[in-house]
Amino acid sequence: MRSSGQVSWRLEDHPKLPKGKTVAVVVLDGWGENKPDEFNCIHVAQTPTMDSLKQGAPEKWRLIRAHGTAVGLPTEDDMGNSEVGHNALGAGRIYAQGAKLVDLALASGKIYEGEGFKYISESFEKGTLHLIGLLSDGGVHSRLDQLQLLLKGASDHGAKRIRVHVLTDGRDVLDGSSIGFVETLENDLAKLREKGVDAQIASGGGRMYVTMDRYENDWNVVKRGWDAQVLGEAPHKFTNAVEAVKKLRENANDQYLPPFVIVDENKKAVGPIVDGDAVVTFNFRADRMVMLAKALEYEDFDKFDRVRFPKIRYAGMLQYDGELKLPSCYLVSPPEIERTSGEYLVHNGIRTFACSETVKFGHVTFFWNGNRSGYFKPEMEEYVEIPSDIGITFNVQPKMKALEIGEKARDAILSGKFDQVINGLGTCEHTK
Ligand SMILES: O=C(O)[C@@H](CO)OP(=O)(O)O
Repeated sequence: MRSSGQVSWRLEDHPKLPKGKTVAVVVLDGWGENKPDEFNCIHVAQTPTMDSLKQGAPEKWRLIRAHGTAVGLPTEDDMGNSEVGHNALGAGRIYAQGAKLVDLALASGKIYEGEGFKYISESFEKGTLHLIGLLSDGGVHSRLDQLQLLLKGASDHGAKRIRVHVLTDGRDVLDGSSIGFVETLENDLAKLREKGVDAQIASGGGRMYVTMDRYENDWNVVKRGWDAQVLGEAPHKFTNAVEAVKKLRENANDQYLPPFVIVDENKKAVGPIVDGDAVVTFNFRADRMVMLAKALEYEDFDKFDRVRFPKIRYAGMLQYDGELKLPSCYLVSPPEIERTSGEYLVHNGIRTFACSETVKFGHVTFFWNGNRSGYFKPEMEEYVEIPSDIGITFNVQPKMKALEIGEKARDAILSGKFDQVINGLGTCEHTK
């Protein structure tokens, strides 16, 4: 709501909802309504609490769309995910999301005219361009077709030596699909080589074990990636990435492949990141790139021993954290999500409590507040993070921290100190 160029933060009273009662917002990641058949695990499961809520007040039961254009994704076929869902719920409005903004920038060629691309292209003459990101067509964190366009565009704009550091998926797409994605990428890189570009895959690993941790749950994950991508060191060495993925899949699924590096005939890593190189993290989604962005960008950094901190030109596909302005260079401007519900509430004296466990914590704070870390007004908000389990995969422990989060929410409601209590539960997502 704006008046004469200025934002008016005033909220009108709700016509029906009584004042003075606490509102509970419970986000069930992975819960949804779909065709009621035997393949629908939510339909098949015993769900007494949800059933009683639905049957207890059918006139108040509403369904909301959490995928496709309803949450700012490019097409109706795009599946929803936590970033876009929490962004849309927290803002109460639909914004064109990262995936779409990158599509537009690539289609129009504007990506190559921006400051971010100009900055990295200064390294093309003497250095290598490294592209690091999730290799799949899942469309949640990144998309293969965007990487393909970027590879072509970068070489057309002068990149002579390119190294790709792949993270295999198997979470937003079928397990085992990584082999096909790596084969596709290898074909693209072979075509670039025919055109005289020295282009190769340099390293890899599974997204959940290498690089793509989030909310600082486990820095070892980022360190494993750093060692392979920057230092060119990993426990597994191969001369060919397809062979690497096939071999490592014998003992792990796509999400958890151990790190590997590609070496030449002299067993030397083909693509460590060194002084003078350019690096682009090509994921558009923020949460699982912020930690690597910190390691690549921050001079002062104590989360793990980087051994070397190369002087590089680094750009994110997008800026991942609007508050930290991280990374400072990026290829595409992120959606400017402003005037989120949290900001309105603090302006109206409404107190919020938000709680989740580490791996979902930023969903109900950072994503909810429009990809901003921190509080709007600390005296009116309390954010509680319950440490997630480390070293155990959630399919083995799907209840995650649901009980602890529930207890905190109960205490917050009973304390009478809050008007809104937001909780994020990841449990349903991991029972899939
Ligand atoms: O784990 C994640 O990163 C995504 C799936 O890629 O899940 P969610 O959107 O629920 O966070």
